[in-house]
Amino acid sequence: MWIAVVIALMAIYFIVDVLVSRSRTHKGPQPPQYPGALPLIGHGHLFASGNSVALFELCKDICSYSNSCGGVTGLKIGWTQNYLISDPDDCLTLSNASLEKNFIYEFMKPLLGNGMLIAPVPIWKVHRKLLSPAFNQEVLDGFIGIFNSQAKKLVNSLSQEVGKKPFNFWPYIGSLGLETICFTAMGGAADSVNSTEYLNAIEELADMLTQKLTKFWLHNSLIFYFSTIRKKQEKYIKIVNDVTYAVLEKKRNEMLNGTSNVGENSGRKFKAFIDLIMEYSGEKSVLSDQEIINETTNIILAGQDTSASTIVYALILLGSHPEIQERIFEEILEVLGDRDVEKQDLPKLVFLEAVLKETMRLYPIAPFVGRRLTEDVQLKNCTLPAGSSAFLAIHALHRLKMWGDDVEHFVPDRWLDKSRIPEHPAAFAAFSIGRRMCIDRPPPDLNLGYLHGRQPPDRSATTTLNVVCEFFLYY
Ligand code: HEM
Repeated sequence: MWIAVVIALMAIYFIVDVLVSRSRTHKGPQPPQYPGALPLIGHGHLFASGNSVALFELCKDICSYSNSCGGVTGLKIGWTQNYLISDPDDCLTLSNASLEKNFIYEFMKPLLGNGMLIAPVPIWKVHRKLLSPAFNQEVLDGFIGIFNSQAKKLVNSLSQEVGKKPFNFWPYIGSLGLETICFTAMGGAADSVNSTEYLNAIEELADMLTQKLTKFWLHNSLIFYFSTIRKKQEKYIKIVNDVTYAVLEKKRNEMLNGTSNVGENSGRKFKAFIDLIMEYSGEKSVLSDQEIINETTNIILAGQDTSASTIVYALILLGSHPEIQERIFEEILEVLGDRDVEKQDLPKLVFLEAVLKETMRLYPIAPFVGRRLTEDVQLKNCTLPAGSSAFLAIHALHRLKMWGDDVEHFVPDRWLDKSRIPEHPAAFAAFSIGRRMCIDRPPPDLNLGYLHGRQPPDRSATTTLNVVCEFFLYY
């Protein structure tokens, strides 16, 4: 009986597959499919290990295959057609032609709602416009003071751990990231946050996301609904949401009581954010309460996890390259001596910045970003059809031959020598590329512009990289 059902399903699959492929032929040439697809489940079985290391190895192999056959390859997960793009020109084309995020991001919806990171384009456009001004000027006003005191706290805690094995510094750096983001965003609301509980919840949620990604049967909402993962997920989402509520409530009360110190000691980085909170407190109503809560979770998560993970990767690289660590130490001593860091110090910490860029090149926190195609997209050698989904392989862009023979090695000095940096605007994409790149966007020089003749930007207006640089000064 079961055998008959399976045979019938396979027959249906083949018929549908042929029909779907035929319907696509008029859309132009298709890229080669990655080998190993099975009837019905496509490449789903390759991803099913549930193990993030195995998943990453597989993704690297798909990138190599894509590179070997023109920069685009097809992947089937069940019925859905996906593409991996590793060609830099095609990545640029697709990143601007398709702004919708793909099905993978749907998995984060219970946590992030319609926050900017995953929102459908019509909502994203409004929110991005509303929040963008908050990510421009005066980012560092007041920030450095907060950072200095947070970092001292961290150094004190860390010094008690020295010598312990294994030494796990993630909780410390994670909580520094969390507290600093809450302080800068919310002017001091961090003390209402239990960072250990929050970071643990984030780690658990990330793990569950990997499980869901790799076990293709969990992509089905009905199956997922009855899975144990969903119940666990709800528990941890509640913990994260409680942090957001606590932060927002504290800020709202301060604003209503006129005791808010935003603007004086926490800078105006999140000025637009504060406007949102005013709305939350009922004064205006452009966004609903739920939308504000979602955006707050998005910003805390996007700001904390990215910066903290980048620092952890950098620390691991430095531990493996003591000579580079020594040079950073020398540079910090030369620029700062034994005083606290100030805003005007940052442009002088040239080597430190090169180390961070090189860390993000080798280990971008988002090695792949996904898009859903709402219309056909014409690439150099093929046309990807509307309705399919594509992944931009940032990991592969950062390891293109154009980076030189030492592409696989940790060589911060490459960033100090213009002739060693590729000119292609998609060669470095740690903050993604195109119109949906990180809102806390890096300075234009990270797009490699000034290295090739354009003027360097005003560094006081830069954001993410400075934040990361500052975190880093204390290690
Ligand atoms: C080392 C630091 C950071 C890195 C490497 C980074 C990287 C990225 C990347 C790759 C994306 C695109 C994600 C995707 O398409 O799937 C992104 C989006 C985003 N990032 Fe960052 N990010 C960093 C820091 C921050 C910070 C500090 C904030 C806020 C305080 C932030 C807020 C956002 C937001 C809101 C988006 C969504 C933008 C949109 O869809 O329009 N990021 N980031």
